[in-house]
Amino acid sequence: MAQSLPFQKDIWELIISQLDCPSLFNDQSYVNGAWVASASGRRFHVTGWLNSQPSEDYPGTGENWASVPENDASDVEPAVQSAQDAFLLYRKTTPRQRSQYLLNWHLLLKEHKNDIAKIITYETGKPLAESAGELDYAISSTWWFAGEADRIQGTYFDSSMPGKKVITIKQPIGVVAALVPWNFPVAMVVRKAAAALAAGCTMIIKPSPETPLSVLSLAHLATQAGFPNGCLNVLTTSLAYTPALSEALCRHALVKKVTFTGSTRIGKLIAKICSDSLTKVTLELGGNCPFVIFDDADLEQAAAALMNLKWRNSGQACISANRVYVQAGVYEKFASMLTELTSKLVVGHGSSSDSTLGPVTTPQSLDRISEQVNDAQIHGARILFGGKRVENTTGYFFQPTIIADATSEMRVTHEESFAPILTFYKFQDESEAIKLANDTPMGLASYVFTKDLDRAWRLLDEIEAGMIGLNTSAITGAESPFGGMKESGYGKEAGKDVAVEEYLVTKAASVAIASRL
Ligand SMILES: O=CCCC(=O)O
Repeated sequence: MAQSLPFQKDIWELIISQLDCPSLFNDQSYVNGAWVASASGRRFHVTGWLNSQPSEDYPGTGENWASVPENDASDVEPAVQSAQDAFLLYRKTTPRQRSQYLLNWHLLLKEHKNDIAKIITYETGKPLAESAGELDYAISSTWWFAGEADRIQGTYFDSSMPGKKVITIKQPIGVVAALVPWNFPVAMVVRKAAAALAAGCTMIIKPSPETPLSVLSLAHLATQAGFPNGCLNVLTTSLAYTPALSEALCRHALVKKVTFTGSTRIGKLIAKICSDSLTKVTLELGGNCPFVIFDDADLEQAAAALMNLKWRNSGQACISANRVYVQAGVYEKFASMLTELTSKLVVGHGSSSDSTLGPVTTPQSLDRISEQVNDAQIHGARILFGGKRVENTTGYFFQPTIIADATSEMRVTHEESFAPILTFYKFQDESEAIKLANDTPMGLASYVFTKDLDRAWRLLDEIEAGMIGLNTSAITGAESPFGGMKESGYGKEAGKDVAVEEYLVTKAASVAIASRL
């Protein structure tokens, strides 16, 4: 018997009333094309993540406003079985058919962009314009992988041995488990799911406890797009049951691939669990990304790029700039340019059209940010802007914060802040910049601003990161392989061939050809 939890009915009704298509808002898990409760009937609150400033116009007061099933390990078997049954049929569809489903899904996501964006904003607090941008980002993946589905090809070539040919056959790997984060709940799911579905795989998504509702809306639209039942399933659960449910998915014998986006700490745990059965894994992990500005850079260009990158989703992006290294000659000037631009940001809840910087999504983040800022001050940093929680609010707002004169002793240097904190470091020359930028176990993204062509080429060689922005911070796109090196993980999402390859197995067949004589 499904449990019903008290929630803010007025908030729920208000949200539903704001959607053009209220049926997008569902509060059950999605298995085999049906809305289902957890076997235990337990549910958990989607709560406290509305991050609002109390206001008459705006509903979010951190109250419970929805609940969804709290699945546990016992809910894994039926979901995996349905994904496996679907896989046995779906793997036989033609590439053109899969491409068509993806295009249909693309069009539906586009049509419902505003509604899904609203749900994301209510879940995370990010400004509506950013949520809409996330939808644009997500549908660049459906578009791209619709094309990729059509172009999965094996090869044929002569063997090194006489009288032999070799062919390679590409096949979908099987059922995929996707463990996804709350910071870009829709874009991260669609990037993974579109690649897997293009390859002919089926998927079970475990959304983050903060953002189940936006993910559920995607599954609903996938079925409308024509994907057969069981191709895309969503098992929701709470923070408390996330480890057990995730482990059961990773250990299930029919789950042939796990794709995870999240912290390095959890990524390592997943890799360990999957190593028992040698299940294939893609890991998109933490960043701690450097942003390096040389004396010869176009400072206006660098400042605009840094503003876009750093304050996007209140700094809660794995590719955000964590450590900003500025060459001594332009250090003070660049820091003042950024301070001036940052002072124009409007902090507020995402549902207000004036807001340009939203809250952080979890209360734990607030504690971490305050500790990092205090620690930096204790070690001699200057706070050029912000530095504190926003007062008189029930939401999780932190002032956009600029820290100058940071050093390697400070926590902000070694911990990914995942928060609206911008930290400046001074460097003298190119070799020092390279050393500092690479002085981290992480290797996700790096950004370099210089107009010296030779230096640019040297840095592309020397910087240890899976993605590099040269005179730009806009480094992501469905056509560009996304993924890190070092402890930022392995495997690629997006990009030609490489992303779909994560969901394929390659079989090689050697063929002996008898001579006619
Ligand atoms: O937070 C990680 C993903 C961010 C992005 O794809 O731009």
